[in-house]
Amino acid sequence: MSRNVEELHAIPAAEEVLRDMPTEQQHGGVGQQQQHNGSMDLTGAPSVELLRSLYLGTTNPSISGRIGERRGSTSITFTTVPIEFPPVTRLDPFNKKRILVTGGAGFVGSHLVDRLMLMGHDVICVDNYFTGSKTNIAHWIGHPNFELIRHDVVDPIMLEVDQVYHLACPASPVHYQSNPVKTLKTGFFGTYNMLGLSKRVKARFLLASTSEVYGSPEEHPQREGYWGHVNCIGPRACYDEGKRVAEALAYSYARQDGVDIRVARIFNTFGPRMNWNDGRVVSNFILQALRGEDLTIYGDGAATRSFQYVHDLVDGLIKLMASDCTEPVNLGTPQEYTIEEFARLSIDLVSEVRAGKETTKSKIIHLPPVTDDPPKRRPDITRAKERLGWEPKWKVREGMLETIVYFLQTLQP
Ligand SMILES: O=C(O)[C@H]1O[C@H](OP(=O)(O)OP(=O)(O)OC[C@H]2O[C@@H](n3ccc(=O)[nH]c3=O)[C@H](O)[C@@H]2O)[C@H](O)[C@@H](O)[C@@H]1O
Repeated sequence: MSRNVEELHAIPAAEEVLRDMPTEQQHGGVGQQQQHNGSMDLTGAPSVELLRSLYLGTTNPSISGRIGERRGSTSITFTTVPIEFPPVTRLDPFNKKRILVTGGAGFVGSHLVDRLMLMGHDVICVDNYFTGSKTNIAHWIGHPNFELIRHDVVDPIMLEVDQVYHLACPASPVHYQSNPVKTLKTGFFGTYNMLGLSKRVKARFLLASTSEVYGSPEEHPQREGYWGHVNCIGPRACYDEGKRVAEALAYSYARQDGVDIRVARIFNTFGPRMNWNDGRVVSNFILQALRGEDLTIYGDGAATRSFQYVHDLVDGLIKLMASDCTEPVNLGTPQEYTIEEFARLSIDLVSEVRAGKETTKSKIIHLPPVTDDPPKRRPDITRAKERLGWEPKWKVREGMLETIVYFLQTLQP
């Protein structure tokens, strides 16, 4: 029988688990620069602790004061009067950009918003809240550099900005398959509208594309030069083909109208602020292990994925936007796990977080395979290394521990 959330109280406080987690000294700062003033360096690369305070709210009294106490209480309180906003870099007017992030209230988008805000830019967050949530960016509401607009990118919008990070689109198979026509409309019309906006105001445009453009790959690992192997009539086609047409649109606008484009092909990414009902393997396995439920592997568990932690991805997106690289760039972690290995790792890490309390009773069970599930996926990141000077810094284990702590906080009343 599954457990309810009250039983999760028997788990060490997040602070205890976080004590052993990486610091900026180990990571050289999330933005890979060394920190000097304890929270941010001169280029705006924030410390891990500062970022952590934005999604593990209880570690920072000023933030937890805004979003309410999450642990040990049955209520959550919000205030429109901030005690204090997180500190942002003071940028001179020549370096301060107006940046639009579509899907900015989503999992990846909200981490990107955090980073751009901390760097001192003006950020406009556009989201229709289909899979995003206002709570992901609640800590910025009211900040003079921040604007939040409820809008669906399928419809046009007029904004004046210098850069556009176009992330808006459901990314989990469960969500994007729940309304495939809408997913295709988002892929085409959403990208078309944001490219039109970029053309009108001469903004640099970055498309969040996906490893799914490679489909069920016949080349392994996947290089950007590989054209892919996609079933255009299968259940995943709405997303895969939606992103492929989005790329085609981006390159057509670049050729025809000179729009300054960047294209990131994002491989499996995980971290805090994933939806608890996301349906992707990381959140499923963590939640199942925390609740003592069996971990559900679709198929025989031999499929492989490479998992990157969200802070690494955000570093890559910001570096790509700042670069002169107009070719598509893979952003992902080359370390590959079978889903079976990843299930065992998830059980071990949840047990580690619960150390001294109770080991999870979860076992691994196999369910029927999913149609068109790619059997293997691993990025070749040579181009990102050479052109952006980027490679992932976070180990899967470190990111998983932090994500487990996040889910504990989210589930606890
Ligand atoms: O996480 C992501 O960023 C990616 O998630 C999905 O791609 P997919 O690799 O299918 O992601 P998952 O749903 O997490 O599945 C990974 C593997 O685990 C398996 N799985 C998933 C969930 C589960 O409970 N059990 C399980 O065995 C899936 O069948 C698949 O083989 C999206 O389609 C991608 O666009 C997105 O980039």
